[in-house]
Amino acid sequence: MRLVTILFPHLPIPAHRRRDTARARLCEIFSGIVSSRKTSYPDGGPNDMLQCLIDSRYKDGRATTETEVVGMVVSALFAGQHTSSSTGTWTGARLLARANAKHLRAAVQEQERIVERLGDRVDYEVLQEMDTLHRCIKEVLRLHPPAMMLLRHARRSFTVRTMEGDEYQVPEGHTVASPLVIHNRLPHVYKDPERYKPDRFGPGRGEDAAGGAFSYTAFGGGRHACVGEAFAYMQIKVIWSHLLRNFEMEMVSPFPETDWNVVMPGPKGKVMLRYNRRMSTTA
Ligand code: HEM
Repeated sequence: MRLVTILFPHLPIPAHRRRDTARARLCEIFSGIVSSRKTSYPDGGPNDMLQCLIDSRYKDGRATTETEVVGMVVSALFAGQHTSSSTGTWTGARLLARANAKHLRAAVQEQERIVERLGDRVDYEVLQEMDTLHRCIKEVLRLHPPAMMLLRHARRSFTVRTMEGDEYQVPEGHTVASPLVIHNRLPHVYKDPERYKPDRFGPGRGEDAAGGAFSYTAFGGGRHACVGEAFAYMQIKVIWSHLLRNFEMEMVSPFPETDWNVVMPGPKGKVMLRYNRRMSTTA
């Protein structure tokens, strides 16, 4: 999706036509799955997310409709797919950039220590041990948040007061845009904010915690904060722990620019690596 999509979601441009055709096809596929689930298991199917959505009831007791279930499955798919793939790529680009050699070394050494202690398995428990890699990903998300803006509809008018004491009135019915790309780089919260420094989240530092509740919003915040945060970290750690354990890698393309023309700004162009299998294969 293009940047213009945020402001004019129905502008008649080729990208929107392709989006609408793809969504219609996806809805056809998912509707088929939902109705075959309902027919095959009239008394409740397997214990999974799809079944939870089918069985859910609103406060007034009304059941979810097929269109609503399909809509939620489509949103879950899109909420989790581009966000995670773009973060996985940026993690590689940041860790393999020459300027960040010490962070790459720290992440590899952490894997070596974990393998020595727990063997070469990667499961839920082992993933919780990867603090260094976790901070490397968290810092990637601070600098390259896939969702660059949080949008909210003001149901009531309210007043915002800035740090300098200026006041702004937000009228009822207006849309409030909160740009992550700016507030994840505020210099009074993050020291040297343009630099990739995973240690800023380390023990005794916690710059985001010191900055207040909404200083780090790569996963949003409040009632609609990302439900997939823990899963997202896990899947990116699974991928990168495997790569760090098994390959020596070097980025041979320049550090990528950001593609600001799309709704989720990923790296522009290709990120090219040279790699060799590590001699002491661990996984
Ligand atoms: C690096 C990966 C991810 C990032 C950066 C991310 C970011 C976000 C952000 C910023 C929001 C809040 C949007 C808003 O307030 O308007 C959000 C919401 C959401 N995310 Fe994620 N997300 C990621 C991965 C995932 C995954 C893997 C899933 C599902 C498995 C997921 C499911 C959702 C859902 C369902 C919501 C909507 C929650 C609600 O409205 O109550 N996300 N995500």
